[in-house]
Amino acid sequence: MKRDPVIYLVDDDTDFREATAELLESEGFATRAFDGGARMLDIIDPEWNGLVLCDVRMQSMDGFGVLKDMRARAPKVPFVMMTGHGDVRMAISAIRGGAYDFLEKPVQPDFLLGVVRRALNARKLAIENTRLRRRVARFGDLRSRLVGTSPVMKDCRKQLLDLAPLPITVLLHGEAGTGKEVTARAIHDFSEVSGDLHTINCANLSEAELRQDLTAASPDDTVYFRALHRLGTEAQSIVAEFLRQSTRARTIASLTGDPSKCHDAGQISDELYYLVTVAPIRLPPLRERDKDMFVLLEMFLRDAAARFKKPLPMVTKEALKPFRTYPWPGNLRELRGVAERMVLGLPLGLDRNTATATGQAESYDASMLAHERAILERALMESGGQKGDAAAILGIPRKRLYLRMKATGLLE
Ligand SMILES: Nc1ncnc2c1ncn2[C@@H]1O[C@H](COP(=O)(O)OP(=O)(O)OP(=O)(O)O)[C@@H](O)[C@H]1O
Repeated sequence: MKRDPVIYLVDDDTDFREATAELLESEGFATRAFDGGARMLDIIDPEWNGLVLCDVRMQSMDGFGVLKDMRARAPKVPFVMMTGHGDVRMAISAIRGGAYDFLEKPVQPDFLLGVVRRALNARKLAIENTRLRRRVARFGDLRSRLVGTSPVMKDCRKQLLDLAPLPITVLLHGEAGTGKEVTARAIHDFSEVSGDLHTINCANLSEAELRQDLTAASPDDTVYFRALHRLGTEAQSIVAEFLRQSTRARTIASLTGDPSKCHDAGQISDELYYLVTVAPIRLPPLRERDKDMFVLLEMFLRDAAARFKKPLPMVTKEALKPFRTYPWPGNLRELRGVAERMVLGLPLGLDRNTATATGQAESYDASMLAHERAILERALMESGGQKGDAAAILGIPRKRLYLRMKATGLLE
């Protein structure tokens, strides 16, 4: 099998070129020879792990010209100059021009091989270093996007980094509000595909709408099927067909809940189930994330305070007690909402949600009040806590807003 070259040898002296290439090949260095610099410069790749050995005096572009061009195209690739007419001044200007080394012809084979080995090793180390630095930088970035130091979150980030470079379909599953969407975006960004994240919201999407959405995605996009289980049977077979024929670098799907339960309950067809469960990542519910909850709370509080231009509220240990026992059915999304209410000075509503979260039936009146309260809260959030503006959003007099806030428990 032909190996990829690790040395480009540029010299217009045929005898020297052939003899040197033979020596390098016999020592195991795959070599590609060029009789001038232009063709080599055309194909040089800045990420290449090899080196260039180049003569100074050549008919066409001389070695210094090639070196200058190389610095612009592939500045990190080691460049070793050779000449039969060497002098100290020439050697100094080669090194100043960015050459790795300067050799005088005739070069002793052992000396040449020593320089080649050192330059290739230096190149290998530099590439490994860059990769490592990139990885560390990305990992830091990932930690600020998928916040949390609990073992489950660390595991999530690790799975994400392992899967991101692979050309497969990743399935994100977990309860509502656990971060499937932010994770999909992170996978897309870390997989370095050139297109955008094209989200197809599958909830109640008709077949025609689905086809339209699929056609709208460009071939370089990552297609993200959000809430795949909410597609009808026919539409699911369209997605299955799409996945079977796809040559995309990356596809992502999400399901709310457990994939095998969705499958058993008939929410997802056999065919689609087996296509999308190759590389699953489970987003853990908030209650499994230990102390992450408080780190996230602080982050959401700071974010809400900045958005609503309000001071950061004082949070006592006592106030946080119910946070530990509350089941958080809406997970991080719900925690974000609670943080917003804390900033706006509204009641947190943790007791109110416990009943529904634990599955106990609510009375008609209680449900209606909860519904009304949610509407009032949304308007208050939109208005940044300004009651006059909230009343205007709802199209009711300010007085009525106060009365309804009292009736629904939003005001003492
Ligand atoms: N690990 C995390 N770190 C910081 N913020 C997060 C994290 N996970 C989720 N969030 C935030 O929580 C909220 C809900 O996340 P997201 O919309 O990604 O959830 P989801 O699982 O896709 O929801 P759904 O089930 O409705 O599709 C968003 O505001 C998101 O920015």
